[in-house]
Amino acid sequence: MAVQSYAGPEFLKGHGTENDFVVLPDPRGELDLTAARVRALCDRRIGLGADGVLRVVPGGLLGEELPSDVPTDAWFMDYRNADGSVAEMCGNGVRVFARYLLESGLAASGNVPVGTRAGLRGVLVGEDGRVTVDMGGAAVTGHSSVTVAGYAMSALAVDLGNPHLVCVTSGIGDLDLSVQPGYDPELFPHGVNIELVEPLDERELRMRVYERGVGETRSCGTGTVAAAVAALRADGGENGVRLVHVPGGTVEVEVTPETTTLTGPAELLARGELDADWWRRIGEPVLVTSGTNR
Ligand SMILES: N[C@@H](CCC[C@H](N)C(=O)O)C(=O)O
Repeated sequence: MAVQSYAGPEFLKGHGTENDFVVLPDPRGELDLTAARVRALCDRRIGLGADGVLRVVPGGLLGEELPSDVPTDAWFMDYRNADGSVAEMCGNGVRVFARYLLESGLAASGNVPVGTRAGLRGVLVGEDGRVTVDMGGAAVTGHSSVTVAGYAMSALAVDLGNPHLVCVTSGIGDLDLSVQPGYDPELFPHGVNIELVEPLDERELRMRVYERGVGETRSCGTGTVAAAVAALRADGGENGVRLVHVPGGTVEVEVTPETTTLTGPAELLARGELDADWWRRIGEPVLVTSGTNR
């Protein structure tokens, strides 16, 4: 019987309101994180299971890819969706990421700067354990529509570094999000995250989300900010605070003229070592008769 060696890359598992992630520390930028490896890690049967992967890499190793406002000495969140695609930003992920930096001694308490493809984000881990991230300004980029189970709804396009289409409607619990909702691919050639939002009163709303590159998830941080922006507009305002209830919990979103903030829990629950042989095998090209093999 083969003896397991482990001794592969270190990993941690964490989540923010049940939007869950595999964290991969990569202090020397040595991990070859192919789309196939991301898909295997996120697979809930053959892998660890997650909505996405957060590779922790020094900003200085990104070279020309590093956004201009991210200092080379900041840690960079290299975010991947469960299908292996790359995304610009992840509001729940960045809060889990900052908690990892603090707990592993890679950052001091206070405002933790985190580099993302959408730019620099400041994250504050509170004494109560709740984590707040300054998400930057939300840009309302237009109007479009979304079709869920044959039912067309108007939607507000909101950009948080990554794209969102938000439908403010009622009865969201009854809508089928098991398949990709329809949207205009000409407006969103790289895909879009879709939020269904139901205001409960003037301070609280409920949200479900179909994430680009993942499917329906139990929470999406950037999505909750987009949802709050759309709900505020539906109420005739632009600024304010909203509690957003998602299937995985509750977060608080504040929208001001200058910026937006997202506050909620972020937890790390496991740390371990991947099996080196498994890591090597899932990185190997799969033999196919046509098309790409990754
Ligand atoms: N879950 C995230 C968003 C992750 C990226 C998204 N699926 C995309 O492709 O833009 C969040 O908490 O914001």
